[in-house]
Amino acid sequence: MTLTAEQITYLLADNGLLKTGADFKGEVEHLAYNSQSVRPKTLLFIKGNFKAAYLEEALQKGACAIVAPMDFHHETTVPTFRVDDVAAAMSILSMAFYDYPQNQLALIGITGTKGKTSTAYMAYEMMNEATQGKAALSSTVQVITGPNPANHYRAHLTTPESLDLFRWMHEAVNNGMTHMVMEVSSQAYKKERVYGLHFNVGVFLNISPDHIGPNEHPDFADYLACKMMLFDHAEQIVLNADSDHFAPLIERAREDVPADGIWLYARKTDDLERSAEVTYETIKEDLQGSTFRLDEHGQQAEQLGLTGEYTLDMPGDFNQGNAVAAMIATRLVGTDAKAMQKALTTVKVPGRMQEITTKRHGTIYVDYAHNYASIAALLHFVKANEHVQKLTIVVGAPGNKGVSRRPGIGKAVNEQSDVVYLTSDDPQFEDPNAIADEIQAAITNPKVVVHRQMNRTQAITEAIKHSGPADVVVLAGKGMDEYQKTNGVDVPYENDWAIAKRVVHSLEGDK
Ligand SMILES: CC(=O)N[C@H]1[C@@H](OP(=O)(O)OP(=O)(O)OC[C@H]2O[C@@H](n3ccc(=O)[nH]c3=O)[C@H](O)[C@@H]2O)O[C@H](CO)[C@@H](O)[C@@H]1O[C@H](C)C(=O)N[C@@H](C)C(=O)N[C@H](CCC(=O)O)C(=O)O
Ligand SMILES: Nc1ncnc2c1ncn2[C@@H]1O[C@H](COP(=O)(O)OP(=O)(O)OP(=O)(O)O)[C@@H](O)[C@H]1O
Repeated sequence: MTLTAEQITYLLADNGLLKTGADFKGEVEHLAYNSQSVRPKTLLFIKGNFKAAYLEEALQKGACAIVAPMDFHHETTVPTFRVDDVAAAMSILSMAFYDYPQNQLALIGITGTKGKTSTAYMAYEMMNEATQGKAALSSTVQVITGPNPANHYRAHLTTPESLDLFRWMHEAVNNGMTHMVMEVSSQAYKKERVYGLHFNVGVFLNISPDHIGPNEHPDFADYLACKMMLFDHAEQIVLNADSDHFAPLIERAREDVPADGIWLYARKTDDLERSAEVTYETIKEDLQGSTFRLDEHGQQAEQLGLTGEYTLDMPGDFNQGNAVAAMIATRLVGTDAKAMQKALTTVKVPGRMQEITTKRHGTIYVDYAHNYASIAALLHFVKANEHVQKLTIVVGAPGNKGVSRRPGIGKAVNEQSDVVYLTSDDPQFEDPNAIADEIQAAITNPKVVVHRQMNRTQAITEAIKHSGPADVVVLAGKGMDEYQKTNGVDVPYENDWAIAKRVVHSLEGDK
């Protein structure tokens, strides 16, 4: 794969990105945004806090041309294309370099404050089932470009940098994949990681205040505006009519997408004013999963042909809404109800509502919930089960990140739990006890019993040990993480799931 000097100039100019061209004559055989991956004949993108030392390394390793912002003042010594927006340029040139792989894939993009990963895995499983293994996935947990384990990668971002995304898409196409689902974070739009990318279907799950702070969004308006950019870039939209801030969402969706491309879904209620093409209601539910009914309303919706009852082997009432969103989206790219039903009984999402049933210590959930909306939704689901006696949560909050989430975590605990073990998450450079103080400040309900145990393994052990057969223990915030970020180092950690399994085994034995 190559890009010639003429192609680079043309693509940058044609997309209105080029400020000053470069006296470059050859062609590039590699693209990179990190000096460490530069090889001879690499076109280097200079973005973010790019240091002079990185530039030196890149030039030594053979970078032959550069795309840099106007305000990058270091001496570059190789031809340099100057642009206003390097991230956008990287996206445009990467998709061309990898031969526009998105055009070979039926592509679904999923956004939302909560549920992106769960919904993406559901859609991935549904499409895989329907195509006999020809679906690809880009999620916070994993990127999967083919069925071979060698094509499974650990993800570092919810939405990869554009260069990595198009490389992975290209690999998926080469591996014979025909469908792909990806998570699209608000940062992906803010940082132009999906600039110029169009989705066959965009899914908007929900929005509530989150990701506001240094290096993320200055305020909620900016967060909302970035998330709504998905509407500009999707042929059809699946939108949750129960989402907070629905009014601006539907208004914007109608500006961007024709009426017959908008698919609203909602939980069934008696409210006749509310209208959605697809509604769903719980038929039965327990701590392991549920059966729900899906109904279609009106001619447009009936084309889907999805009316019926479905079994979902994943706990959490909120996962029914995620499942319905995945069903509509995958239907729009050709998946059938039978494949969907099969997927809903087999899907497992790493670190999301993973359940352990015990003999004498109740039900345990390992779950990635780490802000008010997700912890409140999870605790509400457990509390709604009349058979549950005591609800214990083991929770902390990361250091030097998402600091504004701490009072919300305390609020959710305060509203719905019986016992909390405040513990360490990823403390980074902060004192985990001081983080726990911030969470505890919001726990004012005297009925909530508060314990502190900063050793997370010990906190999990104690919480399970003190739970009975009708109790529930929620291990929140770390999912399947096998490290605790401490003072800038990933300190190895057994993971919540493995610890819980080991503790249950030591308390109850094998059977
Ligand atoms: C704020 C933000 O988006 N930061 C991202 C950005 O960091 P940065 O530009 O500051 O990178 P840096 O590490 O200072 O390096 C600057 C540049 O020098 C390069 N470099 C660096 C080191 C080196 O030796 N040589 C070299 O060339 C890097 O490749 C980079 O291009 O570029 C990095 C490289 O791709 C990203 O890892 C990093 O994401 C950080 C880790 C992050 O936490 N991002 C969050 C805010 C984020 O994007 N989150 C959303 C999830 C939101 C949700 O859950 O909804 C996501 O999509 O993941
Ligand atoms: N639709 C939903 N509404 C509210 N909470 C949800 C919903 N779906 C999942 N959750 C909760 O949020 C947790 C995280 O879910 P998931 O990882 O699927 O979301 P995400 O949007 O990818 O999250 P993040 O942006 O934090 O990576 C789940 O484990 C569950 O507790």
